[in-house]
Amino acid sequence: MNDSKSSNIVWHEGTVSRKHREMLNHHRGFTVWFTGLSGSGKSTLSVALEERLYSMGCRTYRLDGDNVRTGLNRDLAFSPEDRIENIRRIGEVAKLFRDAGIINLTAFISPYRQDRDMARNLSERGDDDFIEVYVDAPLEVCEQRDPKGLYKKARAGSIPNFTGISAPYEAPADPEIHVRTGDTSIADGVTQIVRYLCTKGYIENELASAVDAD
Ligand SMILES: Nc1ncnc2c1ncn2[C@@H]1O[C@H](COP(=O)(O)OS(=O)(=O)O)[C@@H](OP(=O)(O)O)[C@H]1O
Ligand SMILES: Nc1ncnc2c1ncn2[C@@H]1O[C@H](COP(=O)(O)OP(=O)(O)O)[C@@H](O)[C@H]1O
Repeated sequence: MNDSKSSNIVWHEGTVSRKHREMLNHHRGFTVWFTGLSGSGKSTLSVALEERLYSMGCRTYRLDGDNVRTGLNRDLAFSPEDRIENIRRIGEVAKLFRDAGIINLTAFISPYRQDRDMARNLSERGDDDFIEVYVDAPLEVCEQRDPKGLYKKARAGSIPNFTGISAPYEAPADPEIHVRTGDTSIADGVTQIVRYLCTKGYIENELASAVDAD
């Protein structure tokens, strides 16, 4: 079935390449993939990181679970099949943003290891342009934060398949970055990620230090 769907499709190469776009942007296109329980701090950290990167002159775009589920993925709910499809689509969108030379920050629970690996494996440059950030806070901490009141509803039984309560979360075995948000401040979490990006050459050290000095 899939074969017949794709057999008449021929890739059309352009003349302006990812490298050209990256040269114009003065940085590479890459994905920072945040994963973690609801309330662990994915959205908070991705917003704060985007602010930092923007102030350094980087071109960024943030994809957030709640937001994308009101548009592109509004047909999907929270069954295992729908979550797999959710992450498959986001993996593909992240790939397009990399090709556009843009730093994209994705904030999805992305509870299944296999799906996160699938998103990573879509990357043309292998591990070089996909940075997995495990936003790690114990369930008790997330539940205490409960920024949207969802844990309370899930405990009361009004949200089925709620991650951490009635649906699984598979923690990353070997993420590039592990931020323990139960023990660190938001600012320290962002600094940890920016340091990683500088050390590994994703962004220029000088840009980051100029902003630090402000
Ligand atoms: N059943 C259930 N389980 C988990 N989360 C739920 C559920 N129902 C609604 N929500 C809200 O949807 C946000 C998670 O969407 P994601 O697209 O990130 O989920 S997933 O990656 O497909 O698992 C999640 O956002 P975050 O709290 O930012 O993680 C919730 O606001
Ligand atoms: N170190 C931290 N990093 C991120 N968020 C934190 C931290 N400490 C406390 N918080 C709070 O935890 C909550 C996390 O919510 P949110 O970012 O929406 O999580 P998620 O996107 O993972 O569901 C916010 O209210 C945020 O202010």
